[in-house]
Amino acid sequence: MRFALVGNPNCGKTALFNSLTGARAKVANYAGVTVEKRLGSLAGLGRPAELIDLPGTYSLYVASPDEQVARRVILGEMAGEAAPDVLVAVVDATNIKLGLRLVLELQALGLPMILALNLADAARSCGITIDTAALSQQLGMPVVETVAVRKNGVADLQAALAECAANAGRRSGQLTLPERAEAVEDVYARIDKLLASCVSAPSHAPVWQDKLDALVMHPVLGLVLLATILLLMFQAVFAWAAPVMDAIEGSMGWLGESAGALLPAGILHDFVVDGLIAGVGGVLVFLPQIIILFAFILALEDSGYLPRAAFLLDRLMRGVGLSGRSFIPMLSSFACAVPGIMSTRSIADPKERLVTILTAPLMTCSARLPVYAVVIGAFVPQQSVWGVFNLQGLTLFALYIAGIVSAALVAWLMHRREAASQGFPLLLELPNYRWPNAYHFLLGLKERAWIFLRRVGTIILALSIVLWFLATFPHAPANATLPAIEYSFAGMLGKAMQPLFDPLGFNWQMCIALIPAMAAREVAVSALATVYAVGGEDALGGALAHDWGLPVALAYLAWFVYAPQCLATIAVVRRETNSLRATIVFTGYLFALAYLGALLVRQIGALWA
Ligand SMILES: Nc1nc2c(ncn2[C@@H]2O[C@H](COP(=O)(O)OP(=O)(O)OP(=O)(O)O)[C@@H](O)[C@H]2O)c(=O)[nH]1
Ligand SMILES: [Mg+2]
Repeated sequence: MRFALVGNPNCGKTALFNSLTGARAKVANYAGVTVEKRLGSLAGLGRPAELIDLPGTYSLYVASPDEQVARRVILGEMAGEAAPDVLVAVVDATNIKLGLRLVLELQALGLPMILALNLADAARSCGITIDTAALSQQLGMPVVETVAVRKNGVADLQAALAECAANAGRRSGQLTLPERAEAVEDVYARIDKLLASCVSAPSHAPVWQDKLDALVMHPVLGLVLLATILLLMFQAVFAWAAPVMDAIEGSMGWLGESAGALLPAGILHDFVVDGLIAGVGGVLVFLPQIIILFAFILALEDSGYLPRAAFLLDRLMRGVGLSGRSFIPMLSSFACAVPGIMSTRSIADPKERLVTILTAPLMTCSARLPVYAVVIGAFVPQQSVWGVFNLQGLTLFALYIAGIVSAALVAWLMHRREAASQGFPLLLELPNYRWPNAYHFLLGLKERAWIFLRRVGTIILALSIVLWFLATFPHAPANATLPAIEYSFAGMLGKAMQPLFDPLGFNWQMCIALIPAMAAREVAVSALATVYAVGGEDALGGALAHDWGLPVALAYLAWFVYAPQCLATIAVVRRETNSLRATIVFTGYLFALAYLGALLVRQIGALWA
């Protein structure tokens, strides 16, 4: 049997899905988190059953790509898939009126339905009371209250599903969406009547939320607040992480030494100490910074602040041909461009969506953080500015800003070329403010830490091994005068690339590091550690400071701000745009920008110095 969760955006479908199936799909407090359908299996119903989580939708008569996914699954239009057997309509109990409109549309399809009034805890604390028995009777379907994020909060729903599984039959084939039978006003009149008899609610939302909104969305103070939050975030990344990073680095050093002492001198010794431990440890040490970054992102995601920031930036973004709708994809790209690009599916306007896809990867993803951190650590003194900021945090902030400003400029240029239609005003539902749920917050952090560790254990480990081999073989001849690496494959490769990068001031060591960074940017750090034959972040910093000079270091940073150094992103651009031309334009313009940006920085820096 197939059950499908259907409802408005942000009503807690995915939270319900997670607690019913034990999955860990992404949940956050803004509309448009889920953009693809997801399947899970439902246990304890007495027969095999499957639950489908869908993107949120306001209506079946709709346009944006993620809403179309929902509609096509509900109607059974997906290839090889029948319509679901039962619809579980999810309604935000603090906003029943909006939710019921979709429920009535769904009801016209004639499938068996269950209504879950989710966020029942939030409704209660707003003083909303709902007569579920009366509502159930008037709608002619089971109605249960749920609190998706609380233990046992879905027990009633589970029972209703089991009862439905015992009675409802399996169906096959497609459904057809009936013509819209009523005018919207008539639908709302019907809903108002329904609500009058079943729901009592205080006439006003809590006042403190309005007061907070007046500050958060104030055209000037709101921007100041946003800038402060971001600055604080980057400060924290540097300031708070340092002690833990030192501890990790210390233990990696200890590990290297103990392993080194155990193994006899020779090729195996070098492989384990310089290849494995130094390569992996060089990236692992950034775990605390990544966790702090995500702590901020997760807390913001769950607070309800993000859509307000989107609203605040809408005017500014319109200036460059985007809108507040692009804000969430852009913001997700700070973690990783891949989910960021996927979340553009909630943008209905195809031109705006394309421009967002092509510019979102300019947002600084977390894989760039280690590269930035090493170079900043080597070249920027740890000095306080005006007593509050530290210069390293400010530099990191500036790099993030460079990405954002560049994205704005590029979007503006593309917009002029493509003449994006400016038809739709931004309609965005502002969710209630909510304290991040501690359990989910910690779970989310654990998840992110795990993703990073898995990356370290797989792709980064593999690249480190390959790199070590390239840097070790062939051995230097007996009468060698230069360091051994200069005779290796890696040395040859770096020297072959170097003429191309000479105008940017990159030496052959820097060129080598660019290659594995195509698969995972972080590996640039361990690659540099390998070619400079040093272990540990501090030692690497020392080597770079000795060898590069400030203009070249800044040029290298500029390269990493722009270069599309990530095959996964290029692949997802190809998939989401479904256009080879767009993918080539994407890759080409970013490499061009990277080259020009680094060239400019280097040349200006050289004049200065
Ligand atoms: N207090 C409370 N919060 C909830 C409940 N259900 C969900 N939430 C929170 O509501 C927000 C939205 O939850 P999601 O599960 O992402 O909502 P969704 O319907 O899947 O949203 P989209 O995928 O964007 O359509 C998150 O911040 C959840 O933590 C609930 O019953 N009580
Ligand atoms: Mg969801």
